[in-house]
Amino acid sequence: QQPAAARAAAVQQVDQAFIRANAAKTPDWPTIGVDYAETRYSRLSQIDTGNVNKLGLAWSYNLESTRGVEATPVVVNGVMYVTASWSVVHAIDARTGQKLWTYEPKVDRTMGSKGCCDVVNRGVALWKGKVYVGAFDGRLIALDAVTGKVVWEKNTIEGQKGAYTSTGAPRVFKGKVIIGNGGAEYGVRGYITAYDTETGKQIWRWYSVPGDPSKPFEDESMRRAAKTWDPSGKWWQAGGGGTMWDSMVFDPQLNLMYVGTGNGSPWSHRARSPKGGDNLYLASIVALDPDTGHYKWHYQETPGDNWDYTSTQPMILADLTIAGKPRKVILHAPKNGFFFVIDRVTGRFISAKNFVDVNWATGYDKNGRPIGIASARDVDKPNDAIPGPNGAHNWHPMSFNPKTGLVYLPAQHIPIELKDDKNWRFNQSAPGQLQSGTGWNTAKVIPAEPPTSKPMGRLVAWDPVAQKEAWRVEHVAPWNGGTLTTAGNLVFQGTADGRMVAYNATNGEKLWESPVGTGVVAAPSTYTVDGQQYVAVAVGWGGVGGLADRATERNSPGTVYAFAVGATAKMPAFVEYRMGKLVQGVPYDPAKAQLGAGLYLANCLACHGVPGVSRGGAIPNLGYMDAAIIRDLSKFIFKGPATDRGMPDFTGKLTNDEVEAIKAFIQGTADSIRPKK
Ligand SMILES: O=C(O)c1cc(C(=O)O)c2c(n1)C(=O)C(=O)c1cc(C(=O)O)[nH]c1-2
Ligand SMILES: [Ca+2]
Repeated sequence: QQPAAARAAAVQQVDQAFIRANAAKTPDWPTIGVDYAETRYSRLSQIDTGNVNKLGLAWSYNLESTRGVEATPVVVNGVMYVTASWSVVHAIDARTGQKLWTYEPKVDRTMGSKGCCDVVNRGVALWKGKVYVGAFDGRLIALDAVTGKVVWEKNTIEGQKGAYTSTGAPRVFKGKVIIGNGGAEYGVRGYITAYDTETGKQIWRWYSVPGDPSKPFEDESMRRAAKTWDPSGKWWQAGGGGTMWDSMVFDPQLNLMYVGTGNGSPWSHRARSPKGGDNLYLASIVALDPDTGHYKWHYQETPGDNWDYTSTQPMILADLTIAGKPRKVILHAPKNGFFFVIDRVTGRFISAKNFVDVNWATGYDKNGRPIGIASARDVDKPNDAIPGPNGAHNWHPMSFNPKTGLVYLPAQHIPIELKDDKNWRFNQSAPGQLQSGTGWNTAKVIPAEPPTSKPMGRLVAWDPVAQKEAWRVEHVAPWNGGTLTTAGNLVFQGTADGRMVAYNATNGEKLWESPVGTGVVAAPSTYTVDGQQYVAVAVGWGGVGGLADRATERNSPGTVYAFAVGATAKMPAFVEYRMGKLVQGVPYDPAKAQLGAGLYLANCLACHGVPGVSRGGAIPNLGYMDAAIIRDLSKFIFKGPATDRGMPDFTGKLTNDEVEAIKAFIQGTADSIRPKK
């Protein structure tokens, strides 16, 4: 066995030639999606349909985190690099699970409420001896792969206005490390930036939406985009959105990189751009020159986004035969519920088909324009959008197996009712306006009507050529993990209800499962070391769909599990979820409950869920807290003990009377749902 430092030093070799050579046999998992095409297809076949039922635990590793874990473990030459919540990086011996080093970027915990969707991180990039992480506070940090020491760091949001965060894995294309950011729920303008891998010096930046049109445009792509926005909406005040917070892929032959852009800011199309317009380049796939950041082409999947339909979802590059012709394509299943096949040379639309029920469009015409359903844009009526803003598919990576020709896709529906808020003003908190008290700018309110659609979570095997489902597995809840597929004809997926599962890639037959101590959201990866194949997954319940609810009674800390055939390590002791009784006996004034409801929706809902109805996830439900905590709620809301765990401090934002109203809503709701004796 090599010393750990020698193993870590192998990262010295990771460059473009290494990544492309690895793709031929995939012994290592050197980039977040295993190769530049991000297929998440491993050619390893030691574990196959015949022996997968003999998988046992090789080792587990405690990430010591209590919030969402979304990173895919990256592995080179027996060293695994993985991130936990709050962007903490861990280097682990991939054969034994021994810690090599950890790096805590010390993100200020008050940043917690500057991100919409939990303090998550989707993993690292490796390049020539360095490990790159995008910290939640927007710093891009280069670490020495052997020691974990900082080589350089760069504040990627310096000079920008608004709530920016980084949650995605950086990518390295051609010696440049590239990172975008999140923030389009708050009111920001999306951009991505490329930095020199050695020095951190900025090389290029591309904005995805135009700025104030009275100022010069950064480039021709912005001049053209501005024509698709109505200036009377003054979109630049709320930034316009289009944040690129996750997917980037690269085709070295075409010398093109592709990035998925985010939703409009605010969400309401009417508020952003009152006379309509497509609002380029929101909800699009954009091809850029990786050397210069110059725009090459775009395809917009959701023109005039009105539902938080981001196109940041993981893309896959594949070479398919379609109608008898070989085509270089991008496979994509964005939030909007359609599966897209796009020509990646030209950006031309090939086909789109809905992979779940949708109620905003009936399909796409031959030019790639959606055929809209008017009711989904009715600004006077509440709308139960299907898919909802959490997407028919979110960031949970899908995988593509060239042998079966199928894409393995975590599909879902999470219901929420929304209505346009005609009284919305930028950066004004108002009762009922979704999370406006914590800085959201969606221009949507939550109306009294509850949604009628039902939550759903399923694993879909999708044939991208035929554009149809090959098989599916229904899960008990939405918000299941990303997928991995292998030459052993397997698909691996973790589930919201706390299992790691292997399926036959051809027909979806379940072949193996293991409990993993809490709900899984991240995608697994696989690698060999000392001739042995391992499948590893980083587990930790959270992300936006895991904050307020859950599908398991277990709540173990963030943990990496590595499985191998015949391995017999002992599972760590699982931790049970601690949920109190429905809160009872807090004195309150029922006349204040209605105001309290509006304030609750504006300040508490996204993290804590509906009191007594949601059951709590990575963050506890206020309907199941100790009565003493609710009685003294102001102690928790104003500079409370949870601020060092990421809870916002509402000092100066809520009055004591308003806190009384929120208490009335919490206790009133609990009393109204308590079963009558
Ligand atoms: O608009 C944005 O800038 C933005 C950023 C992020 C993020 O950075 O995590 C998410 C979203 N939007 C979003 O819409 C969403 O559903 C979402 C889920 C998650 C997650 O990690 O679970 N992040 C994000
Ligand atoms: Ca968003």
